[in-house]
Amino acid sequence: MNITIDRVSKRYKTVTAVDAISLHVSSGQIHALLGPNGAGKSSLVRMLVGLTSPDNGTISISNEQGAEIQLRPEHFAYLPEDRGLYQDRSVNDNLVYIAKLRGLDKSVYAPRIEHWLKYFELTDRQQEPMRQLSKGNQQKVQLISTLLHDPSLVILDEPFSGLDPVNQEHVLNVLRDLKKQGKTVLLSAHQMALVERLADKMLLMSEGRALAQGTLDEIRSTLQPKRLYRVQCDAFKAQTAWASIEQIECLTPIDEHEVELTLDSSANAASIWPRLSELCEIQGFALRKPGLHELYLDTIRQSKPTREEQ
Ligand SMILES: Nc1ncnc2c1ncn2[C@@H]1O[C@H](COP(=O)(O)OP(=O)(O)OP(=O)(O)O)[C@@H](O)[C@H]1O
Repeated sequence: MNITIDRVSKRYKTVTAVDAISLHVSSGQIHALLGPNGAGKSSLVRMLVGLTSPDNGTISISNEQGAEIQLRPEHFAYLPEDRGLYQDRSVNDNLVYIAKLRGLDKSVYAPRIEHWLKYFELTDRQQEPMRQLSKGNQQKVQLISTLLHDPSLVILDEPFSGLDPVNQEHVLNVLRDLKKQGKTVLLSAHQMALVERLADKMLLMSEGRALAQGTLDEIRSTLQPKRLYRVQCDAFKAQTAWASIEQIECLTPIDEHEVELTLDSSANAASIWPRLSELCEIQGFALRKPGLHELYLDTIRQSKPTREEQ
C-alpha cells in the first residue's frame, strides 16, 4: 500500500498543527515522522487514519498496482498515542476481544496471540489484568493487539515509548520483519538512534512544517549542506595559520590532536591536504557525517531558539 499526502494542513482553534505537509510512502518502506512535542506528528497521523479531516490538501492511498483505494479498518493497524486497552481485563481477554472485533476466527487469532506473547516474553503474564503490567509491558500488549489482523499498512504513534532497550530491539525487529513482508510502516518516534537504524525515509517537522525529508543522506544534505571534516594531527598548533587557508570556512579545535573543519564547496581532501601538511603531520582526514540525533538537535535549536538564545 502506498500513501500520498499532498499539501495537507490542519488547524485547531489557535494552532496550525500541520502546515502544508506533503509525503509519499511506498509499500515495503518504513517512514518516520520526527519532531519535538507539539510538532504535529499525531495530528498528521490522525488525519491519515481518518479520525480527523484535513482543512486543506489531500491524502490518498493506493494499492501495489497504483490504483487508488478507500482505506478500510482491515487494511491498516493504528497504534494511537493514547493507548486504549481495558485495564481490569486480562492480557489474553484484551487480545481476544480485539481479535474478535477485527472479525478474526479463533483458528487464526489463537496461534497469533500465542506467537506474539511468546515473542515479547509475556506468555506467563497473559492471565494478569492489564493494570498489573508495567508501562512497557502494556505497550507490548498494545502493539500485539495492533498487529493481530496482519494489516498491510502499519501506523504507529511512538511505538518505542516506555520500552527498555531490549524490548526496543524486539520492536525494531518486528518492524523490520513487517518491511520484509512488503508492508508499509509509518511511525512517529523520538528515539533518533533507533530511527536512524530503521527508517528508509524520514520527515522532520517543527510547528507543523516540514524542515527536511528524505533518506538520512538527503536529510543531511538539506540540514547540513556544508562538508565537515575531522583532521587528526601530531599537534594542533598555529591556529591562525590554519584559519588563513582560504578554503577553510570554519575551524573548531576538538583537542590538541584533532580539529573539525568546515570547507567551502570548492575544497576537497586532495586540495587541502598539502596546505595542512605544511602546518603539521596529518594522521587522519575524514568526512564527518553527523548522526540523526545531532542533526535533529541542531536543526530544532535553530528553528526554535531557546529563551536564552532569543
Ligand atoms: N484536539 C486538539 N485541539 C486543539 N489543539 C490540538 C489538538 N490536538 C493537537 N493540538 C495542538 O496541535 C499541535 C500539534 O500537536 P500534535 O499532538 O499533533 O503534536 P506531536 O508532534 O504529535 O507531539 P508529541 O510528540 O508531544 O506527541 C500542538 O500545538 C497541540 O497542542
